[in-house]
Amino acid sequence: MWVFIPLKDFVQAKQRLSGFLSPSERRCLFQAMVEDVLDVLTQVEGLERIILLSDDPAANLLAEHYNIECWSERALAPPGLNSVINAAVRSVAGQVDHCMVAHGDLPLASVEEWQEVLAEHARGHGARVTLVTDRHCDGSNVLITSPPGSLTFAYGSESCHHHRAQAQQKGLSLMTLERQGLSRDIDDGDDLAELVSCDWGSRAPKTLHYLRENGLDQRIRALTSKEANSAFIKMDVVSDS
Ligand SMILES: Nc1nc2c(ncn2[C@@H]2O[C@H](COP(=O)(O)OP(=O)(O)OP(=O)(O)O)[C@@H](O)[C@H]2O)c(=O)[nH]1
Ligand SMILES: O=C(O)[C@H](O)COP(=O)(O)O
Repeated sequence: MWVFIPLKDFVQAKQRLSGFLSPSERRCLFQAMVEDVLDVLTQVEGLERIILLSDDPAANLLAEHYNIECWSERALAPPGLNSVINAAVRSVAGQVDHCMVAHGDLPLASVEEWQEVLAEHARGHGARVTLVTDRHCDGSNVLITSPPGSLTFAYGSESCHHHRAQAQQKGLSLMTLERQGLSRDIDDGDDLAELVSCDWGSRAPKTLHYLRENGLDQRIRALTSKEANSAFIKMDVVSDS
């Protein structure tokens, strides 16, 4: 199994969190989330190669640190998430039997969850797709395809629905899963509020450390509280001071 993790320019990441975090805070949060994901994924058994797809120098440094690969997206395809993933996956078709695409904003996923998802996929036969949805059943947080290239990746609004429909249309066996951490990508204020308010045990240590050390958990709680919402005091954009 080869794993691809697309990472957009870290400064551009997580725009939907602009009402809660400044640009530099969003960048640091994204870095911490990706590190949590890589700390966990590098412990998962059965992953032959982990490949970041990015042109951000920060991704190259992470690849060096974790002893994994980073492929330049510029060298692969025209800009855009789907373009770069489809090009990367097509480029390995024929060399590898299974590949997984995962995202960098899944710091709450545990080793056990990744391992369970791989085991579920391994139990299947023939051409197949395993999809871990987000908690709203809209997004495609993790997609495993066997063989690679059997599915055209179509991330974006309601991608879960699009990927499922495509798998059915192409006659691929499809398994859709939901898991506590893997289904909780950190996209918006509600996700942030839940991240800082619940007890996640040992999950997402770097992400939670970053938010707490900098008092951002308190800001997030204040901005996402019922009172803040009802008083319409949520900011549109938080700037760096
Ligand atoms: N390499 C690469 N990765 C991308 C690109 N666009 C998005 N990604 C990554 O794909 C995943 C999903 O991206 P999005 O939901 O579009 O963006 P996001 O940064 O998570 O959130 P928003 O900025 O709020 O939309 C994230 O891990 C991104 O870093 C791209 O053009 N190139
Ligand atoms: O199609 C999707 O699932 C999304 O584009 C993935 O990214 P997000 O979870 O960061 O929105």
